[in-house]
Amino acid sequence: MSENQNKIDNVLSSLSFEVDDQRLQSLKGQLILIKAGGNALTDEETKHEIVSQISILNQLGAKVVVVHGGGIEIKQLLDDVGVVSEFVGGHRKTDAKAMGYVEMALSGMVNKELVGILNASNVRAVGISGRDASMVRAKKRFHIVETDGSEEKHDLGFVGDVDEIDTKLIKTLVDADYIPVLSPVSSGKNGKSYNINADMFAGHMAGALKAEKFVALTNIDGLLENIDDPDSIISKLTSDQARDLFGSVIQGGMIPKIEACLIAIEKGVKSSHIINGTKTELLLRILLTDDKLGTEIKN
Ligand SMILES: Nc1ncnc2c1ncn2[C@@H]1O[C@H](COP(=O)(O)OP(=O)(O)O)[C@@H](O)[C@H]1O
Ligand SMILES: CC(=O)N[C@@H](CCC(=O)OP(=O)(O)O)C(=O)O
Repeated sequence: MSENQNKIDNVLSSLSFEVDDQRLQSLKGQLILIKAGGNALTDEETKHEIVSQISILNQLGAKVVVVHGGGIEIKQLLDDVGVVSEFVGGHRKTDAKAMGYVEMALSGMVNKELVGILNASNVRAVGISGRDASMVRAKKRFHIVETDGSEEKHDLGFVGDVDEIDTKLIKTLVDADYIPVLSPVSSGKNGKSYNINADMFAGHMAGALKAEKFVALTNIDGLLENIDDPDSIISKLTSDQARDLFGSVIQGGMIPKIEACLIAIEKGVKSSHIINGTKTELLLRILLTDDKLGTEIKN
């Protein structure tokens, strides 16, 4: 038996669940885009658990790209320096001063900490943001309010949407077995930084890379039919079924998350998943078993 096969067998025997062999075989070479949100990234234990699963995926031959958020860390930093920020339509209104701190928190603190932990766990992670190599071009996002057939445009400062993606740098890194760890801060045509919601950035990136799967890790078990009932999880739905739930079931932080899942699928990703990143081995289980865990959006 080869040394590599030995290593894989050791990894598999360390897992607490039975791996589906077919899924294991097809994982090799598959590109999986994982988005880790503020909530799933703040607890130290959870952070290390997620990193350990990413390291296992890497050893099993998957090509992993990580996009991180950091809403909680941004809030902490803004509070520390006394800058007030508000959310409008799910996006943080970001003036020039706040943008400096957003970039510091995302592309500095969160990105480098995650890269540090990953590199301490046997993988080779490279931390970059949408700004590097003009990877993601941002365009200014406005908050649009429709009233009686007319549209009002609200200025959100340096909040951006993904305009264009150049995947060359990511593909180069992935092909050389590096794990790219991406902060969603991106440059506009004017060269300035824009604050892009991490879910939306991740959904677009998964689509541009034609990832096999887009997995958003959060701190809730998935999309709930009734937010007050943890057992009301919607385990599987199509894009059309998901679209029908905006404005009723889908609220708050779930809005950009589901939008991101839909964008990814529209651009060719086979399935999008929302799972609870705080639960042990869940990321591996959705990739290596047929268990119905979290919410899967697939057409
Ligand atoms: N139908 C729903 N099912 C589950 N969560 C929902 C739903 N509607 C709104 N939410 C909210 O969305 C949150 C997840 O989004 P968010 O806090 O932005 O996640 P993250 O910071 O991990 O990216 C949940 O914690 C919950 O409060
Ligand atoms: C425009 C906008 O709202 N950007 C987000 C970027 C970080 C993010 O999305 O982090 P989570 O994934 O942890 O929520 C923000 O400023 O909070």
